[in-house]
Amino acid sequence: VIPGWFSEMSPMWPGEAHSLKVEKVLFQGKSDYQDVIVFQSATYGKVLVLDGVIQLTERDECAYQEMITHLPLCSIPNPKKVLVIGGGDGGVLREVARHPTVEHIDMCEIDKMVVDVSKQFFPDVAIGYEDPRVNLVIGDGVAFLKNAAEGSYDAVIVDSSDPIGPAKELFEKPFFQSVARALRPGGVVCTQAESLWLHMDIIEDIVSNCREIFKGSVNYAWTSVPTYPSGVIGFMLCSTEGPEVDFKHPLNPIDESSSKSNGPLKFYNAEIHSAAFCLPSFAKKVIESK
Ligand SMILES: NCCCCCc1nc2ccccc2[nH]1
Repeated sequence: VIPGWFSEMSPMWPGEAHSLKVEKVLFQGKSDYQDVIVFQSATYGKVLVLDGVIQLTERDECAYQEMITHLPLCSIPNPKKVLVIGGGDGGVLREVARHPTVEHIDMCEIDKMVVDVSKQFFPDVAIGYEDPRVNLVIGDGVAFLKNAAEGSYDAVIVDSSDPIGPAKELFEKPFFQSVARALRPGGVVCTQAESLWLHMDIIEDIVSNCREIFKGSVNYAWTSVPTYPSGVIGFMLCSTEGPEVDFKHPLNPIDESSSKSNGPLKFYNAEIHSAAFCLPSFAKKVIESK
């Protein structure tokens, strides 16, 4: 990455590239799993890049972290035990920590370099690691879930990168089956589920697998994140058989007063929670017919 412009090219979005003006490269490394870069951008704060793909920027990470966390946790009455797969930057932990009913948070991140780099360059994101309820395991989420006891968690959040690279298996059927097994009846899972502008084929497969595996409700939600190609990213919200979960109408929407320890909510609110499940017709056709 040379000072000038960083252009994000990936087979995940052929024929297009989102570019950010680079002020200074702050870190370049290669972990056991991927290339890691941190740069200071001109207008989006610091930026974390894994294998050439933007994972977060200081300016808009709130949208993704708040939505991927509060969509599931505000949909069930009393989240106590939460598992985070991926999310090494710590942003999801920061958001989970806002829920007073949560007693324990397990986190399984495969790449220690992502944790260390986030603590060094993104302290307002990595603040999530300071919560005493957090138990961090550096390892493969697939193996972690295989060893998890049945019905261990109220909620699982899969904050993965994309199905190209270390996160590939987190998009496959066996992994979803292991998540369903680890959830209690009526438990919920929320996964990073790509862009409906770019990845309807991937989403179609994910929805089919989820409908087979999760016998509660299965919904797709989406939100705006300006530094993700196509400007949007989505989430699969699924619940296991058991107490009914209505994802579209938050039971206990987290609000401003929830907990200021990790700073104010910048994006999530009850209205945007419900709105996130409203889909354009071309996506409804695919997602609601599966
Ligand atoms: N925690 C990582 C979130 C996802 C980062 C990688 C990424 N960037 C994307 C842009 C559009 C659609 C899916 C995407 N996936």
